[in-house]
Amino acid sequence: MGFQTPAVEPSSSSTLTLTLLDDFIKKSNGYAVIDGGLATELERHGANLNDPLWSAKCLIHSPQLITRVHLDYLEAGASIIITASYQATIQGFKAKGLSSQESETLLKKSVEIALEARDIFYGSHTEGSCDDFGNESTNQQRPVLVAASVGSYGAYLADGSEYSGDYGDAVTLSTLKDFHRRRVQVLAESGADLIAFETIPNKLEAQAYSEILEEENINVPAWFSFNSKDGVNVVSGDSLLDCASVADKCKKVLAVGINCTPPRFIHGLIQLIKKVTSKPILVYPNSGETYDPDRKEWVQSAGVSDEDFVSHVNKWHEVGASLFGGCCRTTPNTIRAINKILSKGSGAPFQQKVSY
Ligand code: MET
Ligand SMILES: [Zn+2]
Repeated sequence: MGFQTPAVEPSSSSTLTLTLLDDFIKKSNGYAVIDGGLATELERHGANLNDPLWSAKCLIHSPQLITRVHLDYLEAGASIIITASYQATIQGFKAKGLSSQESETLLKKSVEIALEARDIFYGSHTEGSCDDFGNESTNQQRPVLVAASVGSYGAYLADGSEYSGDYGDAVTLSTLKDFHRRRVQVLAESGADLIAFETIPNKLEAQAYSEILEEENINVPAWFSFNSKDGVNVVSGDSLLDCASVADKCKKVLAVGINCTPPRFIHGLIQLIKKVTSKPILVYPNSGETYDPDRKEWVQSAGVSDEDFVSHVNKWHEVGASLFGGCCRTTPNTIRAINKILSKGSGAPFQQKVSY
C-alpha cells in the first residue's frame, strides 16, 4: 500500500514552513489533537523505565513497543505524535557506553519509529484502497505530523529538576546550548515535521533553545511547551509571560503552550500565554497526579481533586488553545475522549477510523 502525502505538507529540509501548524489547525476545523503520555503508556504495557534514559531505554530494548503505542494513539484520533526522544540524549547514551555515532543513530531511530507508525496507520487507512472484498474505501485521510521530542537538561539529569527548573548557578546559557546543540541538529535532519521542546522548566532553557534554532539555522519548525506547578509561573518560578515571550520572539517557534501540568491550572495558563503571543496555543496536561522523584512514582495530589480533564477541553478551546493532548499518565482513552468532545463542540473532525 502506497504512502500518502498528508493534506498539509510537512516542512522540507531546505525551507522552514512557518505556517505548518496554522494550516494544519485550519484544515482540521480549528483544532488538532496531540497524542497522550508516551513513557507512562510504555510502562502501562510493562516496560521498566526506572533508568536515567526513561522512555529512551525502549529505543534500545523494545522499539516495537514504541511503534505499538504510537499506533494506539493514532487509532485513538491523535494527529500529532511525539517521538520517544524526550530523554534520549547523546550524553545519556554515552554514559551507558555507547559511541557518539550509536547515540545519534538512536536519536534518529526515535523519529524513524514514529514515521513508520504513521506509514502503517496510513497503509491501513488509505484513501481509495480496497477492502478484503474489493470494495473501494472513500474515507478522507487524516493528516498526521511527527514531532521530535526534546526534553530538558533536567530530564537528562533524571533528578527531578525538570519539575524544579533549578539547575544551580554553575549551569549557564552556554552550558545548556552546548548540551542541546548536537541533539537538536540530529533531530532536525531526521525527517520529523517539527521539534517539540517539552516540559521546559525555566526561561534560561527556552532562551538556549531559541538561540540554537536561530544560530544553527534549524529548518524544522518547533513548539515550546512549559510546565507549571502553581498555575502562574513555570516550575522554576520564572514568569510564564517572560517564558512565552521568548517563544513568541523566535520566528522558528510556531506554537507555545503547557504540558505535564495539572489540568486545574490549564485554563488560567492559556489566558496568560494569550497576553504575549498570537501563535497557536497547545495544552497537554498530565493526569493531575504528581511525580515524586524520591519514590519515583506518581502520587495523587493531596486535597485537590483533578476530575477528568476531558470535560474542560471545549472551554480551553474557547479561551484560545487549539492543540490538545495529554501528558504523563494519560492514555489512548484520554485521547479518544478528547477527540470525541472536540468533535461535538465544533463540527466533525477528520474521520477517526475508516470502515474496511
Ligand atoms: C515528563 S513529560 C514527558 C513527555 C513525553 N512526551 C512523554 O509523554 O513521555
Ligand atoms: Zn509528562
